Amino acid sequence: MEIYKEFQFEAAHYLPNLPEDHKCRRMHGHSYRIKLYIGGPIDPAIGWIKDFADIKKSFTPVYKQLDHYVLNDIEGLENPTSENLARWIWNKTKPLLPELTRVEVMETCTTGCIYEGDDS
Ligand SMILES: Nc1nc2c(c(=O)[nH]1)N=C([C@H](O)[C@H](O)COP(=O)(O)OP(=O)(O)OP(=O)(O)O)CN2
Ligand SMILES: [Zn+2]
Repeated sequence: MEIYKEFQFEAAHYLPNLPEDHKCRRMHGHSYRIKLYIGGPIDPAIGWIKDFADIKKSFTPVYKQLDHYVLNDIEGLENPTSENLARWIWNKTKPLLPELTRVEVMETCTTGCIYEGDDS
C-alpha cells in the first residue's frame, strides 16, 4: 500500500537550453505541487503506514530550499525542467525519507512528471 502527502510551493524558473523564441526560456513562475508517495506495511497497532505529519517534517528542509526561490539559482537545478526537478527532489528527500517510492511534480494544472528512482 502507498500513502501520499501533497505540498505546494511558489517558484520562478526559466529553461535556458530551449531555443531563443520559446516562451519557457523567459523567466516565469509556477505554483508547483509536489506529491510524495510512501510505501510500506500498515502498523497493525496504529492502522497507518506513517504519520502524514512525519512526512511533512522530513520534507521541510528540502521544501525550504525551493519555496519562493528562482530554481535556476539552486545547485543542481540550473536547468529546472519538471523532469530534473522531480529527480532533484528524489535525491534530496530519499535519504531523509527512505520509504519514498515516488515523486510527482505538477508544474501547471495540466502538466507534470513522475519519478520513481534511478531506473524510471
Ligand atoms: N517535458 C517538459 N516539457 C515542458 C516543461 C518541462 O519541464 N518538461 N516545461 C515547460 C514550461 O516550464 C512551461 O511553463 C509549462 O509548459 P506548458 O504546459 O506548455 O505551459 P502553459 O501553461 O502555457 O500551457 P497551455 O496548455 O498551452 O496553456 C514547457 N514544457
Ligand atoms: Zn515553466
